[in-house]
Amino acid sequence: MSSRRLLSSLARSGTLLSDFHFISDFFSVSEQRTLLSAALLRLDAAGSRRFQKKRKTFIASSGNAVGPTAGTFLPDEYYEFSEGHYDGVIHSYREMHLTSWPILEVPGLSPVLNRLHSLLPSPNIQTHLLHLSSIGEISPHVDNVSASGRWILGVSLGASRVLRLENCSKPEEVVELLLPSGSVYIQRDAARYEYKHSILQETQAFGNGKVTGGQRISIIIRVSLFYKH
Ligand SMILES: O=C(O)CCC(=O)C(=O)O
Ligand SMILES: [Fe+2]
Repeated sequence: MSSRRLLSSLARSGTLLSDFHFISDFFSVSEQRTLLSAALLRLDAAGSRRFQKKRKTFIASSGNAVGPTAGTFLPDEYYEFSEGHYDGVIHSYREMHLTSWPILEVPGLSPVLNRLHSLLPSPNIQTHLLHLSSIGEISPHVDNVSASGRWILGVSLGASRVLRLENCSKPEEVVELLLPSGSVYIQRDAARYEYKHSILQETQAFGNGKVTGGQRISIIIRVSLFYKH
């Protein structure tokens, strides 16, 4: 515990440990709303008809002030979150592999994506959307080394959550970092292969306070395995 390093929510942008880069405020509030709209639109379309109907009724009754168009989440019960398997890494979530962004449906999305893509260390990427429920969490893991290459970029949208990095061979070496909406992290090389990462549940203590819970969507971009750079 003594060598535990806790970084406050005010952690500056920059390199926190070798090969881990963090920008706490990369996207403006309006850019966050645009990305959240696009992500919700895609995730909602991939969900079941029954829940699509349920959401439609709720959104209509709220005067369209919530949901994808407004760039806000609906309450948890309007999403079909999967519990995950007992030994699985992710709990209470929905996710999808994204093959294309809804450029035509979401006004102003293109320039926001251009800014996002300007951060990518190399081309040849695969994009995932991951929506955690208010009680969703991700247990410590190293991303499958036979499924993607040497860097992983994560954009956080919605509720702030704590990212925990733990050195695989020195478990006492831990870094915890609050990921606010609009922040971006990149883990590459040592940070990608030699540290387990996890996203804690909403009520975990952070510093002297508690992190407010809530739903979070992350846009996870990985480089393809066969892109050598
Ligand atoms: O949501 C995040 O920031 C991390 C997601 C993650 O670790 C994964 O999908 O493998
Ligand atoms: Fe991961």
